Amino acid sequence: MNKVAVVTGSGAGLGKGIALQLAKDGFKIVLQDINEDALKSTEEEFKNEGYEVVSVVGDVSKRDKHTEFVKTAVDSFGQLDVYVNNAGIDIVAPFIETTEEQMNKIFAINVNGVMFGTQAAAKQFMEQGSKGKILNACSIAGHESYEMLGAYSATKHAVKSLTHSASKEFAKENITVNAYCPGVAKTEMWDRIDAEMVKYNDDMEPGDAFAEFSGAISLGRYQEPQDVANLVSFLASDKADYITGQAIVTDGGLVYR
Ligand SMILES: NC(=O)C1=CN([C@@H]2O[C@H](COP(=O)(O)OP(=O)(O)OC[C@H]3O[C@@H](n4cnc5c(N)ncnc54)[C@H](O)[C@@H]3O)[C@@H](O)[C@H]2O)C=CC1
Ligand SMILES: CC(=O)C(C)=O
Repeated sequence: MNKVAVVTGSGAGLGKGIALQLAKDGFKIVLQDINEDALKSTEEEFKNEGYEVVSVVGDVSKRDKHTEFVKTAVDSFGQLDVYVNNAGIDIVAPFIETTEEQMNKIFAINVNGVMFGTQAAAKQFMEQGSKGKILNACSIAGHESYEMLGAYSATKHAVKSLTHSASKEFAKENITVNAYCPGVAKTEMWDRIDAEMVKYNDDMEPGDAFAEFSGAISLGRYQEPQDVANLVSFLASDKADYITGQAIVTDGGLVYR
């Protein structure tokens, strides 16, 4: 296979797991992250495993950066086939205390980042005259809205909406746009969410918030990056050619939609 995928926020966490699975599937990979140290160390790991990979540092909230990420793919590997808008951040705060700065930051990264990544990828697919796949990180919080995660949940609902609109506009170009919606995965994001939730609740010990959320999962275990990567691998493959505009939940049975 001679296909190329960009995965944003792939220095660590779910993005790293997704990039690794796509590399195993045969994709040439552009790793992307704002954290240069994590990015470089992940790039090294991938190269040591023999995967064809390059990396590019940058902030997904900046529109021009996505043009650069796409250009990196084309300059390094000749084309773009899949663009995964994975990077995202969390903010844990009571609704009444959530600040203007927090709102602007989380929307800039989680929503604007997806908008700009989708624009840059779609432009490239149209220039190539090829089909293309755009995959966006949504969440169970894009289907259900959580206490203490009001801003975050709103961003993920927005990602679902952008996925719907983009899929309708780009269908005639044979570009599909879908979202993957993870549940409760033990990445650094959940370490932060747990620590913050515990801070706001005197009755909670570290680990309690994660235990409460993951304890409600029907399949009886929290999510591994590989669980998410398996869904993204399918959505990135030709087998998903007839699927577009969907926000598919992978959560072990937690939010039933
Ligand atoms: N961990 C979970 O349980 C869930 C995660 N998600 C979503 O999946 C995606 C990945 O989540 P995790 O891997 O858990 O998060 P994480 O915080 O563990 O890793 C996120 C990665 O994105 C990078 N990043 C952050 N801001 C960036 C920016 N402005 N530009 C470029 N890179 C940036 C970070 O440096 C980090 O390497 C996010 O969009 C998140 O909202 C959705 C549902 C559940
Ligand atoms: C982190 C996340 O997406 C949650 C709590 O659903």
